[in-house]
Amino acid sequence: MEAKAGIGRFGRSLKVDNVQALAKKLGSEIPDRYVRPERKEDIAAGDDEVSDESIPIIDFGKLFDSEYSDEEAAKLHSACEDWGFFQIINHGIPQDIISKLREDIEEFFSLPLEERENFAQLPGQVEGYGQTFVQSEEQKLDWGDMLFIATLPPSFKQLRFWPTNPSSCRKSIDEYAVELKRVADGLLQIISKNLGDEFGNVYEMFKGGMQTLRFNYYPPCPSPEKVLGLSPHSDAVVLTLLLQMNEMHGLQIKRNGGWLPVKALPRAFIVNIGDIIEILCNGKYKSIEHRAVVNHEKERISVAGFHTLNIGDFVGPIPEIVKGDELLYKSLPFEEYAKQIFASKLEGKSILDRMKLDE
Ligand SMILES: O=C(O)CCC(=O)C(=O)O
Ligand SMILES: [Fe+2]
Repeated sequence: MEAKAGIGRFGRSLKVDNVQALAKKLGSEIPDRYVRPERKEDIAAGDDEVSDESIPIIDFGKLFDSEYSDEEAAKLHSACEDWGFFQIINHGIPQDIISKLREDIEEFFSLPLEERENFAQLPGQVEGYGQTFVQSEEQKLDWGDMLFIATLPPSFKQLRFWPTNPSSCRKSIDEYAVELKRVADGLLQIISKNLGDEFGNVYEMFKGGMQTLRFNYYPPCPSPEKVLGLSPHSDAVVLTLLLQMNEMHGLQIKRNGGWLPVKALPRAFIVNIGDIIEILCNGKYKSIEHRAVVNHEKERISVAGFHTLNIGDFVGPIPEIVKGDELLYKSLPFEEYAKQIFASKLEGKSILDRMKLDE
């Protein structure tokens, strides 16, 4: 058997129907596997609109401008502590790189299914066009398709899953990936400072870490209130930078027991603290559960940029940060930890719960 390259070694997901194709031929009836009973409870509780709060906004440029850096770093610290989610503006990624990526990805998703399927996931792998977290034939399904690829370090790339149509797509993804990594590294540098000197080592590990991109395509749905575009989950990585590709909102974060909608600012990134930061700092910052809902008007496209550690690293609380505090999480080699992610369905903070010491 062919040895699994890149992140293929971490797991697999079962093949399921393409939701975009399904949505096209569907009448008003939603197949049972997509109907989520928990959505009824949401709506009954009225918590689709918990409040008009909005997540903090951080100016990335100011974090590196000596005149403002202390003040902005303090703002970032509060955002990480009180929210776990924030938007960044002034990130310095050239607008043409973002626009080109958007154009190419929109074009890819508008190709006929047979063409998109040239980049389909292979049995026993997690990369490619398909789904990432389907582990059983009974599991409820999300109202969306994914193109999931490893982008950095370059040795992890499996180009067979990178679209060649439109012809500029691979270049657009590459350019975006490198720029995004620069911003992620910058953020982690300040987050590390905020958490204390002991975190310096984490920043060094993170710089050599992996980046994967997930392009989420949520087709319009005749009964959006019955389905979920993406099940509630926290991100099992260090840091996620999400770009909403069009004007359709749909991200919601768990806050005060309800779901708070996030309105992406034009040209901003939505950033969230991943499970690995929560583990490394022994719970000082927490990853936050979030999900995506869909609408009946128009497709929604988002690209999540996941930034994490690398093979050979360890995921576990940093002793100098724990000091005399109670140790909350186990330590595992990164590879073992990553295998757990891809052997699970997306479900709340389930990966992190398994890392807790009291269970
Ligand atoms: O599409 C969104 O807004 C959320 C995507 C997300 O949470 C993810 O891909 O992990
Ligand atoms: Fe997520």
